[in-house]
Amino acid sequence: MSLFALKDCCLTTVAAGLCCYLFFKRWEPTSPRLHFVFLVFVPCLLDLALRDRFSSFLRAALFIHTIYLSTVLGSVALYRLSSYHPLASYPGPTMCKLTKFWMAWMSSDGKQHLYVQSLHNEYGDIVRIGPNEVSIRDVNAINSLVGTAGCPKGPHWDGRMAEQKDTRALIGIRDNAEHTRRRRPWKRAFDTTALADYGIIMERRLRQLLSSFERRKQPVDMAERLSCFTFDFMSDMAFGGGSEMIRDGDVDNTWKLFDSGLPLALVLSHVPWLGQYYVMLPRVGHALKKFRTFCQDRARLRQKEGSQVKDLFHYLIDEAGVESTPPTFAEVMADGVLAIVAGADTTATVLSSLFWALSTHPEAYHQLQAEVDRWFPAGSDAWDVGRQAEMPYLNAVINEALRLYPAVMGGSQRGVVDHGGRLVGPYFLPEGTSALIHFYSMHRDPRYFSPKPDAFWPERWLTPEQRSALPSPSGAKCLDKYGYVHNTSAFLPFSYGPMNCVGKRLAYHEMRAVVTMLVQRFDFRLADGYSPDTWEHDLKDYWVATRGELPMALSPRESFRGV
Ligand code: HEM
Repeated sequence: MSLFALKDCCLTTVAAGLCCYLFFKRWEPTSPRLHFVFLVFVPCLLDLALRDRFSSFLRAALFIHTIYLSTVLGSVALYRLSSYHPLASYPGPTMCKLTKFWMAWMSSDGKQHLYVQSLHNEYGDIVRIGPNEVSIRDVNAINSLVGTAGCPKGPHWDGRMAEQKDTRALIGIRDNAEHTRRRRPWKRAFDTTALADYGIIMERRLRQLLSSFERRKQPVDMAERLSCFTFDFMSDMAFGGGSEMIRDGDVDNTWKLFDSGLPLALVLSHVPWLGQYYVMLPRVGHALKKFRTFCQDRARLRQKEGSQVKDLFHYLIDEAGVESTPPTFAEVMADGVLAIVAGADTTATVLSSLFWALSTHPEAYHQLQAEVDRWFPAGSDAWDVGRQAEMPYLNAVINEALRLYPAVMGGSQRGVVDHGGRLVGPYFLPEGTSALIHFYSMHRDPRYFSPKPDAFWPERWLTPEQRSALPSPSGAKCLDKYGYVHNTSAFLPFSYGPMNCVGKRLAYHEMRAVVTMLVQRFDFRLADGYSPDTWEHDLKDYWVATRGELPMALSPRESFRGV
């Protein structure tokens, strides 16, 4: 081929590649069909059109495909790294600026929370963690990003929920108006009256959990037991029962199946367009489908048989008929599954971390035990959610566990949709940017919580009066002597604003009840041979945190022996 012909071919292919790049930049198509057209069909057409300039078809294909795809990828890379990119002024690692596959790769070991925290420590309060995404560690940005007039949910849900094509669960709804409509029954389901009704369901499951501990002579895996409890409780709430994990254990491997899908869900949330390909794979989401079928059967049964108590299902399906547009069965199903996924796993993780922290901080454990004994003396019934809400040390322990080990460590992504962009605190974010407040980094930032931001120290949540009233206020004394920082605006384990965790109040009720009743009745410690560092090592951030085993030895306290 002459030099002229080669140049000619090159220019034509580069021009076609540039057109493809501009199309992708402007429209950002996620459809596999369009991907096929622009990344496979067009270069093949070029092969055919220009093949007579090459000695063989194979040479033509190799040459044209290489130039075409290099042009597309090179243009993308150059633009993302250039000073013309709208996020060019925000710092971050080059690989993060280039592609979201980098974050997917860096997060695959479950240590995303530590990686993003290290980026904040290196680059500051705003870091570019993707070509069009930033992570923020600054209280001033919270309100404008996730507050009342904040941004809608971000595109990571498109990947995470790719298989929910027609009806999405509440948490992944990106349209603000639709989100508000779908959240209405949830809000009613967690108001004060409704919460009071759930006491019967919770108490039954909690007593069942306690008696399962009484029967065991060997160390128990506390994380597994708590998961079974939260799962059974949320199944009762969402579908009127159907799960007996406290009694039988996780015989169907539901947790393991679920947790095994989380790393892939994380990749899909980093690269949402991959979701379109993922759903085309055979046997994809098998575990989830199995779980959905279980929920569907339960929901039908619950609907047919009704219930003596007003559970979550009662509100989700609008049994009282208060909604002008009643929810569809598909919506109720999607939200029922969400209730179990969002409500069980999260609470179990925080509770397990809390018991681990108490076991490794004997002083805090003794303070809590002393408080529980004061409020509920030996032999008395500690089932009193009203009084538990007033116990200062109990609430301090729960908040401290939520601060250090939030079940959603990475924050909840939002998408900037305002034409012309928006000011998020002191940062200008252009339209099309995704942003999150990184909870884990904020919760451990010494500007918001100090001294010892990384230490489990419940005393920081008490007022000076409450601290001095502690039976042994040793560690707490230095807080009041040397001063401390405790900025609760930077405490966001349940997120913030109109799309925050709608189950927050239920979660607190549940955590208070479990901790009080367990501490009242049992002495517990880490099982022999279990290294305390294992817990943090096994804690993984796959958007919702997953946990390892927590072997603990429990023995009934003196006053409860034989009760
Ligand atoms: C310690 C326990 C829990 C933690 C740390 C937690 C945390 C969170 C977080 C961070 C979000 C994301 C909010 C956002 O996008 O801004 C969320 C959403 C949600 N949580 Fe929880 N959660 C917990 C327990 C529960 C419980 C018990 C339920 C009861 C069913 C629940 C139901 C939900 C629902 C339905 C959403 C979606 C809210 C929406 O998009 O409007 N969560 N949760």
